[in-house]
Amino acid sequence: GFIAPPGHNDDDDEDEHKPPFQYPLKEIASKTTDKEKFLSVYPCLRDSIAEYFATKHEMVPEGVNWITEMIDYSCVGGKMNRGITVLTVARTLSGSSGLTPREEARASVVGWGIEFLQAFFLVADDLMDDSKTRRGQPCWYLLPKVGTIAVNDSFLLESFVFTFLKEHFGKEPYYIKLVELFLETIQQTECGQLLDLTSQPKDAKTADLSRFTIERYRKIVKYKTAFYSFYLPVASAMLMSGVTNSKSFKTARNICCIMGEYFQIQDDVLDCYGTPEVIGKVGTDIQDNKCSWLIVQALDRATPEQRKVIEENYGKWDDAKVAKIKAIYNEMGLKSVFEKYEEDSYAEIQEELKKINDIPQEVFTLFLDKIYKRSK
Ligand SMILES: CC(C)CCOP(=O)(O)OP(=O)(O)O
Repeated sequence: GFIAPPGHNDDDDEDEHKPPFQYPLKEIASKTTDKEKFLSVYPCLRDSIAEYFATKHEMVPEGVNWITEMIDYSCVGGKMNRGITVLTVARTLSGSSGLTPREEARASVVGWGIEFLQAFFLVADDLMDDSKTRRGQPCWYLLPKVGTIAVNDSFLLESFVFTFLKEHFGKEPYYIKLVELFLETIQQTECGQLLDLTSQPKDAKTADLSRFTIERYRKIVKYKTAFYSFYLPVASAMLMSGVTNSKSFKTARNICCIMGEYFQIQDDVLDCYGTPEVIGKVGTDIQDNKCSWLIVQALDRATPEQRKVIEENYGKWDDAKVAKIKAIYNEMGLKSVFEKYEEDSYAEIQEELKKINDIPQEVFTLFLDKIYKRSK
């Protein structure tokens, strides 16, 4: 007879008899906006993780409670642009037939996989950047009971993504491609984070400004932001909708990298000029010695005197020094430089979109309209 592989236990067979996941179909059908439909799926997904850990991994009650609290704290409260985009793009690609509530629910599950991925990245990113607030509350690692446990929590968040993919899409023909897309995107993002975190030597007495070039900046943002924030939602929806030709994926990748750079530049400007109550966080790029779009633009324009001030004051956790950097940014009028850039790049993206004929342009314009001239 069949010899079970080592480590196999009979419980795994019981999974087959587990009641199928109950999608909130009535809830979803009663909602009108994609955001509301997307949000309807969250509670049962979060409960399914808790139940999964309690049964499959024999997790003790306080462990289940920790996981549930950690998920609620770190996965909701953002704009959910990435997650909602999967639902919107899947509907756009479905053509006139539209999506059934079940298809909307399943597209939302992939979307929540990306929101859990976002939480995985942000929990770790805030710890590494020494950030104080995120989405209007203290960063998870700053809670007295958490600290560096946040590292394991970010790993757990990543693992939940693949639990969702297996539970809901394990039998789909595109399952392996979907998993490989997520794995490649995670690796790309981690490469971008590496570039971002090492753009300055940690122990430098003064900033080594020579590294703050537009070329390095563009590579950092393509890898740390564009792939997971733009390409992953679009490509996931394409896979679920049965798109297979590689040219379409290449087209999507190119335009998503352009939009991702635009989005990150907005984030860099908001980090300095955004209001903390609106963006939900207090910016730390200057203190963190980050290769921000603002410092790249400032160095492009700096007089020798301004360069000296930047050298002595950039990358320091000292309010007076941060103020000196912001004063230079204001002298240079970088906020209006950004506003002009925003107009130009919006026009450039529209031009690029006009060239696309193998994917409905709406796939990108719906996303672009969400982020254009955003204040958070
Ligand atoms: C800029 C990006 C890499 C990190 C923040 O992403 P975001 O503005 O989409 O954050 P939210 O998920 O909180 O909306």
